[in-house]
Amino acid sequence: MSVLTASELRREPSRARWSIEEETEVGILVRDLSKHFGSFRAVDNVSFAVPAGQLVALLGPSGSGKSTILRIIAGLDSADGGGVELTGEDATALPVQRRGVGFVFQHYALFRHMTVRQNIAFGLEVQKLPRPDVAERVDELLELIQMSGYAGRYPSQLSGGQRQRVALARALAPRPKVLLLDEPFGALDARVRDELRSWLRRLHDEVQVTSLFVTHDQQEAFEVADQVIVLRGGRVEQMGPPQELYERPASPFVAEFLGTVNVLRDRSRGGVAVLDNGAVVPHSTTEADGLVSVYVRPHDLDVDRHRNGHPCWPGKVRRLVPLGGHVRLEVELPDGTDVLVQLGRDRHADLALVPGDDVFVTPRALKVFLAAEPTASDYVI
Ligand SMILES: Nc1ncnc2c1ncn2[C@@H]1O[C@H](COP(=O)(O)OP(=O)(O)OP(=O)(O)O)[C@@H](O)[C@H]1O
Repeated sequence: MSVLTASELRREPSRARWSIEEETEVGILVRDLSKHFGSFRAVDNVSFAVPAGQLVALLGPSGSGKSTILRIIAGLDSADGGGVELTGEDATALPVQRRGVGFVFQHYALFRHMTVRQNIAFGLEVQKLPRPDVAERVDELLELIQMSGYAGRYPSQLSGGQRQRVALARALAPRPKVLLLDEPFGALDARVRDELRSWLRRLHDEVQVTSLFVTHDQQEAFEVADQVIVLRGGRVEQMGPPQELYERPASPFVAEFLGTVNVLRDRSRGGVAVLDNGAVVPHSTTEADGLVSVYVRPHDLDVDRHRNGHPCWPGKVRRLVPLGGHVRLEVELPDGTDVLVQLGRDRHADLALVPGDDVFVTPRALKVFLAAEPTASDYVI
């Protein structure tokens, strides 16, 4: 499975579907989708494919176009250009009720005057299924969401997390071709969110319906999804399995959006990232003659009291913050830049550092981007 970079996608949007293997069945295919609100381009030539049976996250900051894309796939909004295929069929012109999509939205409330059972049965009754079949399917779903004892309750008698579980059962009841989830846990508190994430992942493994999950929370996307599509300003910035995006971000935006990262600007020139006692030459930027930025995750840095033979930066410990399983170290480099280092508890105990100590910071892995262009090259020490 290959990961497409933002520039590859911009050059050849049709290649988006090849981010999955060619023989893979496609659950959702979005092709060259565009949407304007007045002169504002909310969705700009977006293409991607969700393999059948996978759970894929659409991840991006507020306003990046996530909900608009989801609404267009659902048929709740129309695109200015491009198309949508659902399980191989062109759905671009189909009305919402004929698309076979189930959706769960953050504020897509349950029917207040209906019990849990009636809410889940709603879509099946619209389809005019025989009563015994409806009852059987509702029981099956109540069991799936582990709420068999709650069938007679009204939404006001449920917690927020339970309501969203019922909303999911209601969406799944008519056996949709695809499931669309728009920040379904957005209104819940952090602990319940956490529980529901792992619950949703387990549930998805069981029902395996092709699902697209909108979130602005990187942690949520990584915990839940098989693949992640990162959006920025209405465009796809990068897509691929979470670990690949994390380890090989295609642009500074992706690197910064996917977790804490130290950015050391202007420390390198002409494609040569210069460390204190060694020069690193990133292979794909050697031709370039310009400024680059070095990106290093806190857990990819180590510190030592002495030079250890590896390329390193000298620095001074400013602060130590114990964070349970690890310690966050703030180290000031000679030019005044602060870097964050994540140290394991044992390593921290060995070093016994205190603020003011002189240290040497060694990157185990780093990423170099040309300052002007999102071209990346890996360098692992
Ligand atoms: N009906 C509308 N009329 C005008 N502008 C709109 C409309 N719907 C969305 N937009 C704009 O389009 C852009 C994308 O909106 P969208 O809701 O898709 O973003 P999002 O990534 O889902 O954001 P959030 O995480 O905040 O929900 C935003 O700038 C938004 O203001």
